[in-house]
Amino acid sequence: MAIENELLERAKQAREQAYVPYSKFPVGAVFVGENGEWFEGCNIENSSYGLSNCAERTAVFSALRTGMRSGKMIAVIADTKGPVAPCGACRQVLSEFLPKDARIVLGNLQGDMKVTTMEELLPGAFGPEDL
Ligand SMILES: O=c1ccn([C@H]2C[C@H](O)[C@@H](CO)O2)c(=O)[nH]1
Repeated sequence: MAIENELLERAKQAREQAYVPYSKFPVGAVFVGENGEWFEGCNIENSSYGLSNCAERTAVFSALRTGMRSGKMIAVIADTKGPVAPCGACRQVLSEFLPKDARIVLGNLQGDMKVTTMEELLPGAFGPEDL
């Protein structure tokens, strides 16, 4: 199975752990660290809605907390009509830790898949080099 499909399958499993009592919209993600290690994430909501954390950021932060400082790719899955679209906040956070040509694998439960790049996801991103 291609790595894209394997990542989406793992992201689907991570999605099962989502804490989403408010939106009831579970999302799963897998961030692939620079050494190839996989880090899972799901969305985690809060009764103070704005404090909710998306699946993508949970996955990235899980990697960062182990000392990982960059990645190769990420896969995200949700029950959307087409491949899920990461939110703006996650695009910004991802751009800090993924190279511009990193593959971004977006899927849904019906098996639709879109493979794009970090640069396509957030063209002209503000980054560390701007500081
Ligand atoms: O790419 C996305 C889009 C949305 N969400 C979460 C945020 C919130 O918990 C719920 C509804 O927006 O889905 C993610 O985790 N990732």
